[in-house]
Amino acid sequence: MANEPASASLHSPAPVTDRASNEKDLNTLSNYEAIKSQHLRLHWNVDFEENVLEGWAEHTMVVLEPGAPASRAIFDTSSGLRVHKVEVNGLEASFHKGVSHPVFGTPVEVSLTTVGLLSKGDEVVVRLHYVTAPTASACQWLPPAQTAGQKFPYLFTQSQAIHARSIFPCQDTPAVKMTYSARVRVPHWATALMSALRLEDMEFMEGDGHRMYVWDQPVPIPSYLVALAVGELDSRDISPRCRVWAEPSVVEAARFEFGQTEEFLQHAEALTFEYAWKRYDLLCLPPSFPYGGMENPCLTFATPTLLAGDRSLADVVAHEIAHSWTGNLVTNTTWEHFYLNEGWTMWLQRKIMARIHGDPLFFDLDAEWLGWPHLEESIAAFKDHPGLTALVPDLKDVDPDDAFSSVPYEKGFTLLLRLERIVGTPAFEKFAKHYIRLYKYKTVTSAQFKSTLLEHFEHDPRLVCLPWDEIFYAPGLPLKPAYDTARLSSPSLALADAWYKNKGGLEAEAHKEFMAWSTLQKQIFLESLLKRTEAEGPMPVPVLEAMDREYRLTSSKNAEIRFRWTMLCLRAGAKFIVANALDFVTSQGRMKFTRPLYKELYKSKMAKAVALETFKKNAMFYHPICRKMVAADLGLCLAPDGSLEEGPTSGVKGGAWAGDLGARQKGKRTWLRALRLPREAVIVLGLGVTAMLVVGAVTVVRHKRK
Ligand SMILES: CC/C=C\C/C=C\C[C@@H](O)/C=C/C=C/C=C\[C@@H](O)CCCC(=O)O
Ligand SMILES: [Zn+2]
Repeated sequence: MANEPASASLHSPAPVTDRASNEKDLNTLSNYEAIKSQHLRLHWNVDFEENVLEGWAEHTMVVLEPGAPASRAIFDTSSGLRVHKVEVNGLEASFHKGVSHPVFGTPVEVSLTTVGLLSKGDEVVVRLHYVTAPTASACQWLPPAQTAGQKFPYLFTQSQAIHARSIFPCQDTPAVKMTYSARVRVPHWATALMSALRLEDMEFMEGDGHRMYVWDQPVPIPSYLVALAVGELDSRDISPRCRVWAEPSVVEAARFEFGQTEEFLQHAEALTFEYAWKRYDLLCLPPSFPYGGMENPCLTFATPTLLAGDRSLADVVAHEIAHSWTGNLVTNTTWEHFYLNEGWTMWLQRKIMARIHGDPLFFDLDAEWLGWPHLEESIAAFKDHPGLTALVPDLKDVDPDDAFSSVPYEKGFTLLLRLERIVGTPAFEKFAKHYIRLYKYKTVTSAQFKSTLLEHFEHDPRLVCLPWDEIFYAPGLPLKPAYDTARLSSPSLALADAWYKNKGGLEAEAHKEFMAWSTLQKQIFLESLLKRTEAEGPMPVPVLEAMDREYRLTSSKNAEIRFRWTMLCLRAGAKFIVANALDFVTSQGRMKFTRPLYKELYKSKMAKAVALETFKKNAMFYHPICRKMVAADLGLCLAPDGSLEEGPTSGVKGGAWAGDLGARQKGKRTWLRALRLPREAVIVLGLGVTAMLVVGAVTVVRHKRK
């Protein structure tokens, strides 16, 4: 389709245009614009006794701005990471901690004055010796009981967006891309994996029963893509460049589930160009991994909730593969442009999956039934923070974890689809290749994306005339694109309608049909019921019970089906689902499922208390990011030591309150904008008013004394 719907503009209020800030990363405290890391060397000892990483990070840096700005190098650190010695060009150098920020951590400032006056282009090597804290927000240290094997502990990291600073001092911004190498010392029983190429010929066993692993990542990447996993692991090759890793008892299931990986890769290459990272391995993590997948280069991290036994949830792998181009080669310059990572990746993922299904309409089907409802939910969930529903949100003082939602994924996708429909599919697919080639190894902002698009299409008036400010900055839902899904979705919708109207009495044939459906068709069936529930009210519990008798949904092993079914039942107040919901939230910690389920349990009269109790009891099962988010969702206060307290989140405890702070800051800025006063003017005004009040009070006191 090459035509643009006439009314396809965003039906939202006037956009914010004072966004000069959005080229600069506001989520880092580093001085990356003055001096920038080009190569990182990591030496780590993985200490499972203390749950810490101990060693050094060495940055080879290049001066961008000569003079005072580059007389020091400022690194991000967080979560109690403790630097104890710094060397600059091999000589011990002075350093100090800067002022801590409640969300962005503690900057560590290293003096570079010992190397004399630095000019633009000069190189300097800064090595920081440090130890992480056991509570480092990127790390989950699992005791043996939380692993499948139950015998050894396990460590994995998750650094997106700004958690890398908890495991190594760095310029923790996607604006800085660097190559990296690492030497990681682990106990003899453990395998270490990293987001890099493993140099097996350089690995060795130490006399004291430790093993040293050596890694190299020759493609420049941002800090958030540095990843580590250590555990008792086994592997299976699935093609010359793809290998699946998991705990030994899980590895066969993972090999089967991810068996199409090579095929996905080849479709992705056909849509873009040759895969740049040499290896594409997959690590299936323990159940507390907080995301579906994480696109760590050379080694995607994946949740075991994808192990449905029938490859039906492997679209997440297509997604992570797509990131090998969009996100990892071409990276958003700051988190405000995150949709350039995720919107493009959704677009590529859906193109790959449509090719796998051999039917282009699967692109529309996935977008309409899995993408769009998710976008609607995210926008509704952010009703008190509409700014976070803009394609390019303002993240000043905002924790990116608090801003995370489907918006960059699905609103970003919708924009790309809109552009594709204007210029036509062949031309847009050609543009995609051009754009990725142009920005590979670099980072990109929305302004660059727009100008590249307009240049490529020779300033086609249909593109030039788009309301770009609105597209980037207006909150809320974009106009829903027209999708061609009737043929593929109608059986699911018809059956859902019959159940919703009820009300039992369905032909046995209809039920047989359901049992034979694909996971996607079942998901559409349940999505449609969820939608009806929202618009027209919940389904009667006896009808849900009847449905469960026919389709055995409560015992479904497919996490996507189980999730939608559990939500449907919770919204109906069905008591029979509570135990199953609690089992779901305590057996895995993927936030996509865990957060909405806890929220729904907490919202319901029947399960509020048990939701709180279950979360408190199981808090340490979750990855720190998930723990922080669920705690905030349930109105609990999470202290830096991991303890939980009831009551509203407060600005003095750290962790969960970051979102509140973000919201407070946002409120303030909106207020300033409404008055159209610069921040400085408000500060002066505030001081003036305070001074007047003080003078007034003193006068009153004096008057009274007289
Ligand atoms: C506008 C938002 C700004 C910044 C957000 C950036 C990162 C947010 C941070 O919370 C990390 C996100 C990591 C996501 C990893 C994988 C997702 O694709 C998983 C999606 C959900 C799932 O399938 O479980
Ligand atoms: Zn993604």
